Amino acid sequence: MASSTHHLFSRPQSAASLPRLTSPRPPPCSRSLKTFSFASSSSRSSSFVYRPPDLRFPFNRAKHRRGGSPSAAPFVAAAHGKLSEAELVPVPEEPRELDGKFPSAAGVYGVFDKEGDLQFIGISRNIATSIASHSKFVPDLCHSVKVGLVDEAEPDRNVLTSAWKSWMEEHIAATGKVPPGNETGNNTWVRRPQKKPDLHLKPGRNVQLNVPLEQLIDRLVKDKKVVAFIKGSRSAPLCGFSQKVIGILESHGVDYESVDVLDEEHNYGLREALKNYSNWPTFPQVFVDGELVGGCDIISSMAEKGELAALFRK
Ligand SMILES: N[C@@H](CCC(=O)N[C@@H](CS)C(=O)NCC(=O)O)C(=O)O
Ligand code: FES
Repeated sequence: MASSTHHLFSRPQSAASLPRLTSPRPPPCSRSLKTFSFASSSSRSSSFVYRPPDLRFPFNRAKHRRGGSPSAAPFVAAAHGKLSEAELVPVPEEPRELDGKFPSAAGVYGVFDKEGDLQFIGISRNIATSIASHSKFVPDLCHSVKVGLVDEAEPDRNVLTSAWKSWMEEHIAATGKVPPGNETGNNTWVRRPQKKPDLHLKPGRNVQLNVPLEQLIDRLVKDKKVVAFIKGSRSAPLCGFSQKVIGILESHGVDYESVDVLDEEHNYGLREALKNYSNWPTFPQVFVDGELVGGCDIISSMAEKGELAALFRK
């Protein structure tokens, strides 16, 4: 099967002669989340599906890490396998249909356009987030994707780079070409969208405001459609629960505000004031249209059921 990829135009090259193989430009990515459940994916794959013995999607990654048996599903990725043998999975046009389609796990992926031409090979610690970002920023080129997981929960960067390199070598050996998105100077796939800054309730710790914090919170959650009170900033969450919620909001492409409850400089007193305001003892806390929707567990479960996307559309 592997030899079929070395077709008429194949031009095998040594790694040393390949352009850019030693300086990969990975796509925007975020750290992988601890758990993610996968909705079943309908595959219109036309390629050979490589079925390694122990990596199948959808599966609960935390369960997998603990050695539990993943559930059987049609989407199967090589670990990290060969590019030619990974399943080609269509990218849904609707962002909400991306939920659970791709794994929130680390690995290498290749993005194909409508014509089936490979446009970009990337690596990511959270493939689901990277694909969501590509499909948002370059929807025309992001038609289907092949995924190869690395068989480690928190892989070293070298492990990811070597997975990327092997897919690049395979593609170049088969076609004689570097995927356009990986060519030097092509910033189409690696553009990092500017993250919105976190909101501050107060201008600074030493600034005394006569307005009670509860009133500032009330104003904020009623003025803004979606507000996430988190530990840390949206670009660097300081807790896995907050990180997971941020990942979910990002993957839904919703415009949201974030407020760091640990920022004593600008949000002094918020951590306790918010618990009183919402009558909810933990963080993260996500408000939509002025109402507390929930924390990490509730937001994750709503995302999996597609309820979150419905709420954001209202
Ligand atoms: N089950 C919770 C998990 C969140 C959680 O347990 N948060 C803790 C640890 S980050 C918390 O905020 N504790 C109160 C505090 O730190 O003030 C959820 O669904 O959001
Ligand atoms: S800060 Fe420790 S679990 Fe959130």
